[in-house]
Amino acid sequence: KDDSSGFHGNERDALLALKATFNNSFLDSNWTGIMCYLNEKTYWYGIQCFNGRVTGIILENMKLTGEIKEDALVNLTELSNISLKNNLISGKLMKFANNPKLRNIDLSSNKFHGEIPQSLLYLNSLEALLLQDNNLTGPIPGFNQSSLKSFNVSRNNLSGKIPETKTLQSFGFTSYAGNENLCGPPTPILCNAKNYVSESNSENLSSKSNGSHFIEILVVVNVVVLVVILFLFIIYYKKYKKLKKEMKAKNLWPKDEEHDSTIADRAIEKKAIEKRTPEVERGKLVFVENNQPRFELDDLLKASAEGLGKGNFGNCYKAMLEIGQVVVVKRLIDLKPLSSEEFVRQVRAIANQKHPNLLPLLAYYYSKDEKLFLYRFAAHGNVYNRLHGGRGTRDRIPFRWSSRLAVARGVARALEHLHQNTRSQTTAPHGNLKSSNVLLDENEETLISDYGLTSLIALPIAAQRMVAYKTPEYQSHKLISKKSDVWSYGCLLLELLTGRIPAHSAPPGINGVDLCGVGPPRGERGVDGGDIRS
Ligand SMILES: Nc1ncnc2c1ncn2[C@@H]1O[C@H](COP(=O)(O)OP(=O)(O)OP(=O)(O)O)[C@@H](O)[C@H]1O
Repeated sequence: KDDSSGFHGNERDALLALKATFNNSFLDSNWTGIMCYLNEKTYWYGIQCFNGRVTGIILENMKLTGEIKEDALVNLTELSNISLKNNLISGKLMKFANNPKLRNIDLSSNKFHGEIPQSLLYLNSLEALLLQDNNLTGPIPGFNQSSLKSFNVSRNNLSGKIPETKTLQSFGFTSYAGNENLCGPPTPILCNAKNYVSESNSENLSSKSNGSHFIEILVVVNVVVLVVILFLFIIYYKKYKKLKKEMKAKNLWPKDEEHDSTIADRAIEKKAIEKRTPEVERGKLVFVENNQPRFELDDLLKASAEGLGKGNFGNCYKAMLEIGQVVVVKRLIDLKPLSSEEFVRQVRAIANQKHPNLLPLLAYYYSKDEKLFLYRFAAHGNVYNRLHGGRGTRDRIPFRWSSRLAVARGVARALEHLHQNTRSQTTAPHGNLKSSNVLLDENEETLISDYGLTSLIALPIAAQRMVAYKTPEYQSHKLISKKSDVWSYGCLLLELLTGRIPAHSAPPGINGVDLCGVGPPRGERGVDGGDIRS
């Protein structure tokens, strides 16, 4: 079924089998067509591809159910990331013998049962294995991959002695906590006959009895040592009390207030350190817009959310907070590898751009695994939908010339502001100007969004997906400048004037026309048919 021309049928079948398992209406409607073809971007939610091969499955927090098959991943031989965390998936853990490139596995917070498969021991690139909060049983296999940097099997029903490999011993107790029958370091539980025998179930009976004999001796020795330590401690404490009494009598013992003041000093010092530590490092929402209600990440997680759509750089959600505020949350993916300081510097530059026609950034969140932007919600949606939505149906809202002109004026003003406030000649201050990034608020005011992302997005991704990289200058000379935005603005004007969809900024699955002279049309004609250049 594999086709060397770039489409891998058996990988698609594997994903379709997963889709059937999860029986999730969103995936049912989203996972259709070809999941990845050569180097084209995939539109299957949560699927990552490279060279037409599936390299990642990221389906988190989706309430997915169903019993996953053990051989679910055998045909996905290029898989390097899988995260199904925080769902309700059951079944045994999958066999990983055919996935030698796996680097990150996160199956935490599900209902997986059975043993941790030995096939995981042969994944030589494995960096993260997160299996916490499941119903896994049996012993922990002897992981010894030096690549493994993140490991968690806490809150399962695992049993037996934790193998004494360098890798497993390098993780702290929290990686193992909540498994009553695990023993040995780094847990504080000594292995006794009960839990040790349960680990060595597979060994033969005679070695079992020898082993338990040895352990009985070990337990006795440990108990004796503990009793001796306790005895010594009692003696020490009695002597300490006696000395304290004598010194107090001679006025040599420091006053209790001094002791209290050191505690108070430490509390003050801790607060001062907290103040000095930037909020990004403490995993908090950082508000960049004054004059608006503050809330915490927890409030955001509790808010009811509605997907607005999948953009080129992550998904957008509308979140309705309990305090009544509505915000848009954009999850950013495919970012440049920036340090937290660089990220904050770039975000501050974006936030400092203030203009009535720019959608304001309200807040951001930065952590190692998650970067979020919070924006004001624009109630009347985007200009792409106003121009092209519901065409030929009764649902179409007419988009009057006066409104189109107001949009053209608003975008021009916002763009002028961005350009005047950007010194660099080799960047496009907006970078991704297109009708889906022009929004209308509840008063039909024009607000442009997604400006300044060129400074954050990794270049190869930006070059594939951003409008500034579709310009004739970039195609011929790999040049980006303020003029790239001017070209994008010209295309937007043509789109407003003709009602045609430009091919270079058409959303996934829609064929546009070559409205701006960048080359032959990408596919079929525009929604109205015909070639605008003629
Ligand atoms: N603040 C907002 N208010 C209302 N709708 C929004 C807001 N921000 C984004 N949207 C809508 O959410 C959807 C997804 O937006 P997003 O910016 O992620 O993708 P896009 O604009 O389609 O593509 P790109 O990622 O290239 O900008 C779009 O329909 C967009 O118009």
